[in-house]
Amino acid sequence: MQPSNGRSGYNRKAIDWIKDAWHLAKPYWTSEQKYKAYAQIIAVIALNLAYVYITVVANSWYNSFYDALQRYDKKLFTPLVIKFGWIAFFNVVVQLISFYIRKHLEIGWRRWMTDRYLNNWLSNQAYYKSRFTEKVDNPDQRISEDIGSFIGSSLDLSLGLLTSIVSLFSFVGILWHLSGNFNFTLLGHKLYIPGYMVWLAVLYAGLGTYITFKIGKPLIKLNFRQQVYEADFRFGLLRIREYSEEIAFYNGEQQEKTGLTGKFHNVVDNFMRVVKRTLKINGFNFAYGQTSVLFPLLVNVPRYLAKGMTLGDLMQTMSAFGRVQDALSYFLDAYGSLAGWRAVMDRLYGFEESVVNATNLHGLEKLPDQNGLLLVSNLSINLPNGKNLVQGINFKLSAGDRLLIRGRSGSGKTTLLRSLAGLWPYSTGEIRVADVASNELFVGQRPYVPAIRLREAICYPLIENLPNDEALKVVLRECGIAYLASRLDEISDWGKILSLGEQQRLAFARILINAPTVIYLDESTSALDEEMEQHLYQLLQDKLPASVVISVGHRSTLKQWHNQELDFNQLQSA
Ligand SMILES: Nc1ncnc2c1ncn2[C@@H]1O[C@H](COP(=O)(O)OP(=O)(O)OP(=O)(O)O)[C@@H](O)[C@H]1O
Repeated sequence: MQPSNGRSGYNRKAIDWIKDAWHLAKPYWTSEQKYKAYAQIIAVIALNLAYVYITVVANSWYNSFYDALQRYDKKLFTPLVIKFGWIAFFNVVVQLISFYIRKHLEIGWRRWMTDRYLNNWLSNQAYYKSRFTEKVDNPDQRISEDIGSFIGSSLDLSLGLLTSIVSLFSFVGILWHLSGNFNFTLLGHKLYIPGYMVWLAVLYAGLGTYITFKIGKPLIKLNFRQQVYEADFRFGLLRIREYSEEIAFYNGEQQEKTGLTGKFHNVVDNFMRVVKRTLKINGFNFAYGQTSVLFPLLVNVPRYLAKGMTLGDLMQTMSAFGRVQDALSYFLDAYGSLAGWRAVMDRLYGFEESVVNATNLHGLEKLPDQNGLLLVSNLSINLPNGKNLVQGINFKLSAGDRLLIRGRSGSGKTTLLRSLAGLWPYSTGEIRVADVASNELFVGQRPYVPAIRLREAICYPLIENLPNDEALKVVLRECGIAYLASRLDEISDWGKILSLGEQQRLAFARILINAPTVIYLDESTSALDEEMEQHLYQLLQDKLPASVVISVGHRSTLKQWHNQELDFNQLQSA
């Protein structure tokens, strides 16, 4: 079973971690970009192998250099220094090219994956319907940060593993060759252990990894929790920014501070646990690291002093031992990254699951019909928990008809509009329209005014063929906001700057520009005086006489602008 909602993956088996990673990575590596991606990864792998080869050459250079020193061989000094220069040069070149190609691979992969996530999230209104499925916190963070972290960590860990394995095999060979046999007598029998330095390195690294694993195991869980607490805290801060004015009006700072302090307390508390645990691991690792320099020296110095090996052999053995030890300690070093990698995978999983489930939720499908512009028969609206809200809704609207929906608060008026717009997955009945692809526009009590250039915000969601300045000015004047004409090219957070009444007038300008066939107005004039309300409804009648208008509102003055009425107080629930 896949981890659900990003909270349970860290106790899965190692093989499942790889399967989970492949599940997330597969769409890119089998996409139309796969050839480019494979070429890049092959190049990076080849360069990593070249890097290991360079370290092998450098390792044998040590032998030659220290042997030359031991023999006071002046002639060899200059060629050996030049050779070292070449080794260093190739090392730098290989690493720089590898870095460059790898970054290209990373950004190409991230671009593709982000595009896919955005498409899935924004199509079929999954971004909206995910409110009905499991709650996924911070989808923005999942798209903006987690994809990049997943790609970076996957490449780091897999290339690190590959380099460690290749390095291990290369240096085990060298170490085996250098270490010779370890001869000893046991119970009168002469025995020997071939390549004893290799066995010592395996034993040494195995023991080190085992102890680190034992001390560090809780760290995976702690790091995972750290990410969750940090995300909770960030989400809390984000909400304050979003609702700053409402909080300020309520003087709700104390309440908010208490909530945020609680969340931050979790961050600090867990952080200290991470620090204490890391202290233990680091304490061991430092001691272990220091001994790993001394250990091969202590083992080999007796043989060197007995003239059983040259100074070059001794230095090369020490360096090879270090390399073998490094490679074997791969998991020891990758410990912290593994925890982060798992957490990121779980968050992406949770996001993918939620998007799939949301995409599978469908509103009522609209059927074609030439009998009117909009026909609703026997519509019944339920809540997500299955409880019926209202049933038996019937009406027929032809071009130019205007329907007023009234009823007490919470009776389901807005939810009817959601059902008509295909956003509510819990309705039954039949909706028929003259043209399935007809153009609809929904205007809520607080119209959505994006933080973009004002002219685009007014015309939203129109993106092509925007009216010219003159046409825009006329519409703004007609809607009573002529003074905004001078700010058409300004980019601001209009939703926070404009008053609610200004935003509602802007929404009417938007209707005139988009000229939809069906217009939904959900208490869209609630912040305006009756005079302005009359003026705007008159404007709709004059400019868009053929459009169907469906209004939700409590004011009795609205009645005169509608020729049909649906009273929710007269309807029953099951
Ligand atoms: N996502 C949701 N999950 C559960 N219940 C919901 C959801 N959205 C709306 N409801 C419930 O559906 C009921 C009808 O809500 P709706 O917004 O349609 O009422 P309304 O008639 O438009 O109210 P008002 O006149 O106050 O705007 C309410 O009880 C509301 O709590």
